[in-house]
Amino acid sequence: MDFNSLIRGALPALATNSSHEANDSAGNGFQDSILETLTPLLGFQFNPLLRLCMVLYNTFGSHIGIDPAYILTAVGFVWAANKVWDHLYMTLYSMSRQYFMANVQVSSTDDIYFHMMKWLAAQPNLVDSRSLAAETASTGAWDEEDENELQMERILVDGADGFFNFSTQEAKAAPRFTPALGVHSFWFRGRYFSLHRKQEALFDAAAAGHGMSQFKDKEILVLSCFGRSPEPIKQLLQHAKEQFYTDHQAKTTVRRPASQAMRRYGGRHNWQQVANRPVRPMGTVVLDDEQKTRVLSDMNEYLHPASPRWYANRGIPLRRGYLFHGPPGTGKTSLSFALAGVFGLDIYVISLLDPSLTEEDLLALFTALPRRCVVLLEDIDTAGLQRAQDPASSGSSSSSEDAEEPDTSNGTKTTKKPRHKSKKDWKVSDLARELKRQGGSDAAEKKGISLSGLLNAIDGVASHEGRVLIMTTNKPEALDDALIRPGRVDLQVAFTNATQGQARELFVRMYEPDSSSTSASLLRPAPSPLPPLTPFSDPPPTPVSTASSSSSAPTDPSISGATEVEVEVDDTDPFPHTTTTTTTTTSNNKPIPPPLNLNLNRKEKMHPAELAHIAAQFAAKIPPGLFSPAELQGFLLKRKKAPRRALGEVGGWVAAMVAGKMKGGKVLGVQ
Ligand SMILES: Nc1ncnc2c1ncn2[C@@H]1O[C@H](COP(=O)(O)OP(=O)(O)OP(=O)(O)O)[C@@H](O)[C@H]1O
Repeated sequence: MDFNSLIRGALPALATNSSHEANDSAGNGFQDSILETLTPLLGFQFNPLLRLCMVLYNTFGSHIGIDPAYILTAVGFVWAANKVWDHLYMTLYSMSRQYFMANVQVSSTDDIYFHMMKWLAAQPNLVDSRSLAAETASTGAWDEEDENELQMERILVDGADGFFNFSTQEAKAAPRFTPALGVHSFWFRGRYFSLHRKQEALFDAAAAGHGMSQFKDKEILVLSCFGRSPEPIKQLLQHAKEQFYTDHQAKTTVRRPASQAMRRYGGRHNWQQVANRPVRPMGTVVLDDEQKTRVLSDMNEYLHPASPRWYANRGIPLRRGYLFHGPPGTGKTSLSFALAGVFGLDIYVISLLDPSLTEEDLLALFTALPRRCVVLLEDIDTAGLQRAQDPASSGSSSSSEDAEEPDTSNGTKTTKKPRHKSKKDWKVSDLARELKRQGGSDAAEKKGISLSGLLNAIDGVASHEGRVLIMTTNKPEALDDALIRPGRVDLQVAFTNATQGQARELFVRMYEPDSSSTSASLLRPAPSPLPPLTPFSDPPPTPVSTASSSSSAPTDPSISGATEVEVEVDDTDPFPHTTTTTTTTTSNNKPIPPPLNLNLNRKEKMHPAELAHIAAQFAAKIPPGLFSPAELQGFLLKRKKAPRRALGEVGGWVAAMVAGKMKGGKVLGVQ
């Protein structure tokens, strides 16, 4: 269809007919001429439709007394004026932005983008704008929740207090709204800002090799303000960043190596945040005071702002390594987190067992660390780090395998002389063994990290300086000497199973008043137990009292004068060792399950002095050095609000656990 001929044909007809069309009672001449013009263009099948339009056109025109052509012309004019205004506005906007405004671009590949988006999402005037993008807001385990609302969701069981039910939580979580793609404006500190959010497709050549899409979307925020100085925008970005990290000092951010696909982009893409948890107060880690003070002051000295110069002047690499060793569940990881909390550092956790991790990756990960941070290599003994093997020696080991093949023909185990088999002598079992051996060595190669690879990453010439490295292990004797030589490990901290003093301290910590019930105190950073910093001074002469480890004191100074503790009182039996369940049966002998114990016990206040007394009694029943703090914590957690019950049941628990440990069984007979 030729649009020009349509215009040329239809408009003259409209013009000639419109003047007398209102008087044309039949209107046939006008309609016919329109139809004659349009039918060849549109086709005969549209004739009935055209006739209908003509009738409506005439009826509408005669009804309002205005020629509809004028209305159409007016609508067209408004539309064109709008288009011209849009164009003019964009031209003026881009000209004013270019000549009269300062601009700052923020790319979505940078952290500032996330700071800015979080700030924008909290601006009421922007969130009330008409053009928004909705996003699912993710919540972490430590984000605040409305406790009252959760209480409403409790399911009643047998008409009594019930279980929490979170099935509707996801549905109730409000989405997050941010300004949509396009141009927006807002005011900040009395100044007008313009925000242009736009999207660009980036060609990613490296992605092609990994079978991924070659294009990826990248967003750009262009922030503008009037004036030739970008200073107000810098202040805005700084403000957004500060807002983003408002509660950061009360949180410890945990990062792990990003996925292999992300690591390709290098730099900060090597690491991904996996958690942002409240700081672990140092007082919650039950450890010998002297050890705690030693590691705290050592790390404090190392992290002193004057340290880099001091180390550089003496040609010493700016690195500090710690080895935390001891049985499982004795607080090695806990202390690492508490230390990160005290110094406000992020934790970077690397698992050397990650099969996707190569030595080059490890090097890149260490290179991408921030200036100050804690790197945690957990259970380093299980990583199977080996010195690179001499191929000759590995070959000899396989021949020695042959050599040690027992000769059982005469019933005695003698060692045969080494014998080289020709290929003809090979049996199926030999082949299987050989394949297994090759498979095993392949697997070892794939696992990727050798001891030299790790040493190179942690203190090779290209490795990062400034970090604190903490390695934890259950078996220090299994570690290679090279890994723990001074310079790589500067301080060793031994962890042991709980002493009676530590058992008492754990007990008190479990039942002391919950100061963290208010979120403010939960988020308060742990006070550093160190005295004011003196650079490169000797360690403080007197150990700082972070927690008392003495078991003889009948009362705990940390809780004297504290508010009373709310504890549960089991009315039926003050010290029940086992839970007796009476089984009721129905008429058809089907057992009716016993009613659930949903913490319906009566609550009462306990004086701190009494709690301290019970704690001392509890500790006296714990054999020193037999149970890890984690085991004791597990026992107490099951009697979370019932210290008297814990005291009553601990004797039976200790006896059952000792018997279990002697048998070496893994299944607990008592909990
Ligand atoms: N010394 C301690 N003080 C306070 N809590 C402790 C202590 N030791 C262990 N716990 C508790 O036991 C649990 C396990 O502790 P953690 O992970 O720190 O032990 P670990 O020594 O690192 O264990 P593993 O060697 O198995 O990694 C944690 O919940 C922690 O709170």
